[in-house]
Amino acid sequence: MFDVVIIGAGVTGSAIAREISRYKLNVCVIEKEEDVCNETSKANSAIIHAGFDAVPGTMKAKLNVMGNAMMDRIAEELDIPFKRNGSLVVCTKEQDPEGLQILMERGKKNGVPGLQILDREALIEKEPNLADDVTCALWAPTGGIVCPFHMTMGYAENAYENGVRFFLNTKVEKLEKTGEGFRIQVHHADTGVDETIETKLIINAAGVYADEINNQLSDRKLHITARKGEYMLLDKTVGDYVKSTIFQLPSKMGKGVLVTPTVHGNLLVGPTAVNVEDKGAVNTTMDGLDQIARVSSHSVKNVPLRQVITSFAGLRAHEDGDDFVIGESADVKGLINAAGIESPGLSSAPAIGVTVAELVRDLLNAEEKSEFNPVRHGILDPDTLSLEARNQLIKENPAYGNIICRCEMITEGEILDAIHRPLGARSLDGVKRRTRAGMGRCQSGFCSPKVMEILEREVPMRVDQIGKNGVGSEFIVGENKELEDE
Ligand SMILES: Cc1cc2nc3c(=O)[nH]c(=O)nc-3n(C[C@H](O)[C@H](O)[C@H](O)COP(=O)(O)OP(=O)(O)OC[C@H]3O[C@@H](n4cnc5c(N)ncnc54)[C@H](O)[C@@H]3O)c2cc1C
Ligand SMILES: O=P(O)(O)OC[C@H](O)CO
Ligand code: FES
Repeated sequence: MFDVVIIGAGVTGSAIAREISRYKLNVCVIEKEEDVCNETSKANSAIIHAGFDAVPGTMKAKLNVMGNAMMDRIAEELDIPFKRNGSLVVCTKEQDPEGLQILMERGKKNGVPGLQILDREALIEKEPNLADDVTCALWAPTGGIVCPFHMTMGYAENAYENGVRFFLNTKVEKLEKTGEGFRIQVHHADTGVDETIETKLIINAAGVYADEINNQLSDRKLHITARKGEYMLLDKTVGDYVKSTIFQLPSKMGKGVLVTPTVHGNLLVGPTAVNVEDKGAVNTTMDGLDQIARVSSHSVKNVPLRQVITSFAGLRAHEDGDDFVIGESADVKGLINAAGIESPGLSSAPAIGVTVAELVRDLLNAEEKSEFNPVRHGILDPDTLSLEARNQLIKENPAYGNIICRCEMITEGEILDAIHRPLGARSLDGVKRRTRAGMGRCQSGFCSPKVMEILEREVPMRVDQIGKNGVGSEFIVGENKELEDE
């Protein structure tokens, strides 16, 4: 029997797993996808919000500000890229600057440091590409940008290295309360096998599906609406078009369309906010992309949209109560929810991890492990080395001299590391999110066949089992005529 089963390996479940791995407990994570970070945690704005948006006194406000303050340490321990580039909420001629005052007051109540309202003169010095109609803005120096893939994988790998087991490709089908805890029926998509798992505690970190998990066990029903956000990602040639994250005044549907550099040097524009019925609907639409183009021009002029290299969409898990639902269920002992984790969920993940782990520690009377190691090493990027050190590396391991992805200059050595590290990549997306091979201007047109060859060689998988992201996404579906005739 497990002490704790965590459902969901997004950033929430992974951060919780890492923080619980500090304790002497038998813990596993169950994830229906073939990899960690395969749903909302992979498709968002990647902003570590300063914390002035959420209403004071809410879980969102408290955990956002706490998570933001923890980020420097987390980024160092998990070896993930993070930059405090600061954020601006801009106000235009047609808008009431009172909106900025309200945000600043909220921010002060939430404990956000360094907030300032800047006039146009000061703004243009910082950001020359702001729209001509922008009159003033709220500056938050603690706002930052992160890589959501690396953050989630950093947490998951560190949890794994500290003893947490991960069952990927494994879907929770049915939950039952037992005398001692819970019985969980799971289905393994890769082998087709069904299994029953027993546990004392369940942590529900199932993203947009967290209501369905909760509602199987609890009479205190949750209701989550999937709220889609579409984006355009622009080439690195225009990655410095703005330096800080440029927000517009928020509305009932959220923080609106932003323009921001990414931590890897691209420019990101979006998201929209539209409620959708289908919790799997991550397609982009002409309407959505048109809206991004139109609305972004209110804050930043002449956004270089000709440089778009891809578009994508993510789904916010919007709970009817409009706040995070975190804590033990009121009517089901041992069921701990981390539900309704929409924005600022990424920013709050470090704080959610610690909060839930402390709750688990108290419920199970768990002791700390002396051998817990908070440090995880990311994939070595040869670009960060001096020429001398890089040449030495290539001499010792020639795979670091073999460029596989020309757009992003990713070597075979990095891809091998991505495959062979804890919770290693088993798909093209897995390699892409760990190394950036496939994230460049050609969007994997040139490098994907080479990455498939490496996966086939290094992993016990046939080439027709290799997919974009798991079962059902395979590229090779049968033999061609020539092969049949041979
Ligand atoms: C458009 C958009 C922009 C955003 N921008 C930001 C931002 O800039 N900053 C910020 O702080 N936050 C942002 N967020 C919010 C942030 O992305 C989320 O709060 C966060 O990623 C949620 O993580 P999660 O782990 O709770 O959910 P997920 O990442 O969705 O993970 C849940 C996991 O549970 C798994 N699962 C579900 N059901 C089952 C089952 N039955 N069995 C097994 N596994 C299951 C899923 O496969 C999934 O992997 C944004 C969100 C969106 C949609
Ligand atoms: O639109 P929101 O409020 O869900 O926020 C999403 C991101 O955090 C900012 O784009
Ligand atoms: S060669 Fe890899 S993205 Fe273009």
